[in-house]
Amino acid sequence: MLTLEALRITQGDWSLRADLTVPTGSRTAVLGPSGAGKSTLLNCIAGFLRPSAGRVLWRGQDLAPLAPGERPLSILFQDNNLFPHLTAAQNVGLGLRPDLRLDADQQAQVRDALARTGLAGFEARKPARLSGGQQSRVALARVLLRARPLVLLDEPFAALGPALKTEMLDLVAEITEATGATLLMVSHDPDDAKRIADHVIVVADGQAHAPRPTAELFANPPEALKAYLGKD
Ligand SMILES: Nc1ncnc2c1ncn2[C@@H]1O[C@H](COP(=O)(O)OP(=O)(O)OP(=O)(O)O)[C@@H](O)[C@H]1O
Repeated sequence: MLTLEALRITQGDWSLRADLTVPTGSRTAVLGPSGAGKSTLLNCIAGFLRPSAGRVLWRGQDLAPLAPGERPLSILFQDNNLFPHLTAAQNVGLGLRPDLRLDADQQAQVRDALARTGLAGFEARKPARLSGGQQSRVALARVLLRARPLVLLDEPFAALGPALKTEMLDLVAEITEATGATLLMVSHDPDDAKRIADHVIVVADGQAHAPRPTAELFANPPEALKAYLGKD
């Protein structure tokens, strides 16, 4: 369970509050208008940004003392998830050992993760020789291999076409289900939430609201979401 306890994030005269709990194993979408603070919230959970007040707790443990790499999570951004000078296998292998000194067993795990994301045979390719969808798969293979209990996605598929994006979302659902991970996924697209999220956090008006079941939220959207969806 991820708990944001009386959290406050401040950047200049802008600030965001959050006081909520994300259930373990849930797939939660983070929706809200541009500039509302969705990315900032994820960056704070990941440890790239310190809160000005409150705490981020994972299973009751305060994450504040842990550097980003020590936190029990993986994060994917829209860009720059892969190192261009490394092969697909090396990019995935980084999830196990940053110095890439993998033993035979670990190399087999890398191959297995690539195979599970449909990339068997692509181990030696560098990102420039992979399509956008294949690059996303490499990044997801690394998430799969790291098997961290919390996965944070900040619109990693925004640049992909609709069919490919749907395929990636389904792969994310499959991977989080296989590893039992809790997912927090920032998106601009309500359909992404409807496709794979069981809960939605609405970020608007300086606040990240407590997660609500997806179907219930869209059946009866709060004012902030109505404005965002462009409905009456
Ligand atoms: N260094 C900074 N100083 C002051 N304000 C900042 C700084 N960095 C970001 N902000 C503000 O923080 C707010 C939240 O930005 P953030 O990128 O988290 O929003 P978002 O909801 O992810 O937006 P988008 O959907 O457009 O990506 C914005 O209003 C932005 O102007």
